[in-house]
Amino acid sequence: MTAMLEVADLRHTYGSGPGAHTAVQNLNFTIATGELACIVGPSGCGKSTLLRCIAGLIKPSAGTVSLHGDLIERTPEDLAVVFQDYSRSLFPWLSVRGNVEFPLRSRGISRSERKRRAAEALEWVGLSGAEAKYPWQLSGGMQQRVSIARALACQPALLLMDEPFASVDAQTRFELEDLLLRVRHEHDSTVLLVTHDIDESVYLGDRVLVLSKSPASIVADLPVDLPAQRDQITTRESANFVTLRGEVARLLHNPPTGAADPVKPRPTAAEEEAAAQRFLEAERASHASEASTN
Ligand SMILES: Nc1ncnc2c1ncn2[C@@H]1O[C@H](COP(=O)(O)OP(=O)(O)OP(=O)(O)O)[C@@H](O)[C@H]1O
Repeated sequence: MTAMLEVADLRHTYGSGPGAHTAVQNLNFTIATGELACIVGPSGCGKSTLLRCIAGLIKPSAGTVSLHGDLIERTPEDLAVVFQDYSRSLFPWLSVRGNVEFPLRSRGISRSERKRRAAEALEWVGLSGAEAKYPWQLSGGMQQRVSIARALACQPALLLMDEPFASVDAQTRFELEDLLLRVRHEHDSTVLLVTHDIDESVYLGDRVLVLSKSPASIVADLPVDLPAQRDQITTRESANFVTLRGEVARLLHNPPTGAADPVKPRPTAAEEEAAAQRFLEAERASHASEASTN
């Protein structure tokens, strides 16, 4: 597979002087054409900053991002982004079809072609009957399907997704995860998805990149050794899935310290498993409290 995206020695610092804050540093990775890579990291570690640099929305302080060999300096036309907050990313005064067609307008695409592409993308996400509705007439999950259709209608070489399913209920989240897997297989899409949900990163990814706390750098790049066809129940129950999620949880909770701490005794397998369980429980509790305050 050829590299679609290359991130080299990326660093981004917000502000300057004593108040400066380095959000990401020493980031190096590539994403191959047709790959679905998930980035998982602790809250506030710099995941969105990384995506914004890749999308050309902010200029990194150092390093480069290239899409099929071309340096990204502004948002490339063949890159689309799906954000977490669908309610703010859709225009309430435009119909579902109008929202999906919107980014195509500035690309010189004819009216009939815009209409055709919007109808096709809405069919892919199961919303053919909702073209004339307005976002506020739809459920949260349906609104996020519209956002996904809008991104797909642009026929992006690379689809960036920033916590795309974090604002919907658990059942809808599972449905949207499976929708993404179906669509990416049908269209050989290349996807980079950021999440703070360990299980989601393993369920969706061909690869999971684990980030450290801020300033984020990559602590592990794990291939996901699961069959391409995933299933919400059997995949999550499989031994490989359980092992991988434990590994990601351990890396997040107890990242390798490298040469800086060479004498630290390695915890036993039982201690590591207990630490991973505590981390998963704390993460679930924090999601439950986030959900109850939303
Ligand atoms: N515009 C900004 N100016 C200054 N600091 C910023 C700015 N945006 C983000 N930061 C800081 O950079 C760090 C990384 O933020 P970022 O939003 O990239 O993290 P994140 O991993 O996406 O967070 P979350 O998991 O909460 O979505 C945080 O400490 C944040 O406070």
